[in-house]
This record gives sequence, C-alpha cells and structure tokens, in this order.
Amino acid sequence: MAFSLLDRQSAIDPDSPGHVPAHFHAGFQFSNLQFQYPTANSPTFNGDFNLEGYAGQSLAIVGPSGSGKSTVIALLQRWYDANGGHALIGGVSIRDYALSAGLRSHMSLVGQEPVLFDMSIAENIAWGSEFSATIEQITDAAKQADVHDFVMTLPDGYNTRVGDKGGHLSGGQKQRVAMARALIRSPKLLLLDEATSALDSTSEVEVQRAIDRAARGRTTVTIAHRLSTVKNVDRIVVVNEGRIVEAGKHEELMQMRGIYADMCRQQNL
Ligand SMILES: Nc1ncnc2c1ncn2[C@@H]1O[C@H](COP(=O)(O)OP(=O)(O)OP(=O)(O)O)[C@@H](O)[C@H]1O
Repeated sequence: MAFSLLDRQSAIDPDSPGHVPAHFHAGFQFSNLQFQYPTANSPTFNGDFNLEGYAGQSLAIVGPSGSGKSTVIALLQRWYDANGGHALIGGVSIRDYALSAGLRSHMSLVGQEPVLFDMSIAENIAWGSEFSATIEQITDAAKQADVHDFVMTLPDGYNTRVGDKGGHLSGGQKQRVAMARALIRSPKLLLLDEATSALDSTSEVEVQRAIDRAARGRTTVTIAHRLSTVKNVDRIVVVNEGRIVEAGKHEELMQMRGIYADMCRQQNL
C-alpha cells in the first residue's frame, strides 16, 4: 500500500532533536523487528523480521500484497517507530536521529503517483532541495533523471508550468520530474515504492533507465510488483508473513524454485 509523502499523518514531531551525522552512512539493519500500526488489529512484523541493506547497494523487496514491503520504507523514514527489536541506519537507532536534519534530509522517496505542484518544472525539481538549488543543479538533476532533453523541447523550457497535479505532462514525464526532484539533494538512501507501476510500458522503460542509473553505487530500496524492473538489483529479498523467506540475486532465486521463481513464472519472466 503506497502512501504519498504528503498524505502521511505521523505522531512523530518532524523537528524532534537528535543525532545529525557528519557523514550519513546509509547501510541499515532491522533485527527481530516488531511493528504494529497504531490502528491495526494485528502486527505487521512479529519479531521475526530481519533485513540488512548494504551501503552502496541496491535492494529490492518483493512479496505478496500486504506483506509489509511499504512498511519497511515507512520505518526507514520514521513515520512510525518500531515496537521492538532493532531498527538501525548507519549503526544508529533510527529514533536517535534528528528527524529532518539528521535522517530524512539524506533520503528521497519516489512513489507510484508523483505529486507535482502547479508551478514551473524548475520549481517542481527545486522543491526537493527546499528551493535552495541553482539552475545548474536543477538541470544536472534533470539530466540524471533523463528529463532534460524533453524539457529542452518545450518553448518555455524549465519555466514551463506543469498545471494542476502536473496535468500538462504525461505519466512518464511527471515521474521523471519527480525523480529529478528526488535526486537534487543527492540522497544517500533512495527509496522507490512502485515508482513505475502506474506507467505504460514505453514510459516504464524510460523511467526505469533513469532509476537504474541513479541506483548505481547508491543505497537504494525498491519495491515493485513487476519483477522485470528488479532483475538487475544487487539483492532481492522476498517478504512473506512478516519475515524474509528468500534472498539473493535474480538468478540465484530462480534456481531456488521457491516463491520468487513462482512469482516470475506468473509474470511470464
Ligand atoms: N497506515 C496503516 N494503518 C493500518 N494498517 C496499515 C497501514 N498501512 C499498512 N497497513 C497494514 O499493514 C500490513 C502491511 O502493509 P504494507 O503496505 O506494508 O504491505 P505491502 O507489502 O507494501 O502491500 P502492497 O504490495 O499491497 O503495497 C497490511 O496488513 C496493511 O493492511
């Protein structure tokens, strides 16, 4: 279940004080994790959830609907606190970071539905840097997200207004502007929750190309139902009933002939 950044309600004060690391180390570790949503009747993770994300590597989390994939991202961003076990980033408990300055400023999320504002393309991208970016930084982020060439075809270039909710742009163009917005702050941790799942296959290829490039050498967590989009990540984990049941590269998981291989077969991969 993917929630957009703007829709989230969290009990945690974004200005809460805490650790502001000089160098944010994006490797993370969940061990014996327990977590239950405040309004849920049963836990999502029951103390048997163990997951490590290695710094500089791309990780994909796959598994059945409702298995807790998006919850991992919500916990990394500290929209909620774990109820038990350990949730660490860079060896530090997630709850010990200063929420905005220490934690969230080092990560970017790209979700299924990009939230663009009725402003120019430049402003929509600069939003990711809290409007502190120069035009060079904006164009650089746009190039990384493979949207610069498209922007250059527009009569007003970066000054083009995208319309209400980005309505003047196609789904793929919107998503690449959202990628540029995510990349402008050079996030140490890039979180992608079904970032290509709402796109047609041509747009999916374009956005996926930008994602693959952005993920190179960066700690990245990808959630995707379409397994073709995660074949090339460094490590895939399969979550089921609150725990990781398989982990490895695509080829290794295929050889296991387990849940992942079954899911691939269902998708004709
Ligand atoms: N805000 C919330 N409040 C209460 N329960 C929630 C909330 N978000 C998710 N859940 C529940 O927690 C469990 C895990 O949800 P999560 O969204 O992490 O699963 P998912 O694997 O990402 O699913 P999907 O593939 O459908 O997106 C589900 O049972 C879901 O109903």
